Amino acid sequence: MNTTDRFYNAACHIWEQYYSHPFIKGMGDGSLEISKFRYFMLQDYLYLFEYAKVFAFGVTKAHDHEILRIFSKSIDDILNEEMEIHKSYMARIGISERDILNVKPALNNISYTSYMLAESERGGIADITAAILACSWSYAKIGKYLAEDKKNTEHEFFGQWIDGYAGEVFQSNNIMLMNLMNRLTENISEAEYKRLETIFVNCSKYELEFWNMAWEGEPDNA
Ligand SMILES: Cc1ncc(CN)c(N)n1
Repeated sequence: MNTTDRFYNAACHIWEQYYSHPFIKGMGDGSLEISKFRYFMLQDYLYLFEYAKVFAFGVTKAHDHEILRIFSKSIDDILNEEMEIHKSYMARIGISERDILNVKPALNNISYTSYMLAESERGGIADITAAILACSWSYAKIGKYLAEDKKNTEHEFFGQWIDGYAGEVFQSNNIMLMNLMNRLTENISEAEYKRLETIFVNCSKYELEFWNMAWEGEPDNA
């Protein structure tokens, strides 16, 4: 069994909760309150800047040109492709540049990105890829899952989000990262594999917490 199949088996009890999550179901059937989506978009926008820095660790630690290209292309795609989804929604919802500057990252958001960055600083290319993969792969799967029902993608508001993550650019970048993960781990020991699996499972848990945070919104004591 390859590494990504093993990762999936280790995290599927968490991933199954994504599909039935009220926030994700709400985007699918169009019932999600825009105020919840607004909060998610702003937090996710901040998240993406930190996530891009995880790839930047990959750039500095890359030991061959192909890996260097994969990580640097990913940074460009996050900042200039994925963030276009956010910018477009911000324009639609009426979120200004000033609103964005006033947003503080929520504790969950800080914890997740700090964890990814810490593992990336400590580890090598395989650790960095394991830290990135739950993020990339889970959104690719959620986008595809929601896009299975054509009327979800046709929804006049949430359709754009679903299309963005179900679309060719995001899907093919994710496959590139999955292939990289498998290639990097072809000859590793079981102990090394377990270290990477822990990172992947922890990031999968952080993903679930991020959806919970988006659903529950800002706590009263924030
Ligand atoms: C929290 C989170 N996780 C994953 C993704 C997909 N890059 C995202 N935009 N935000």
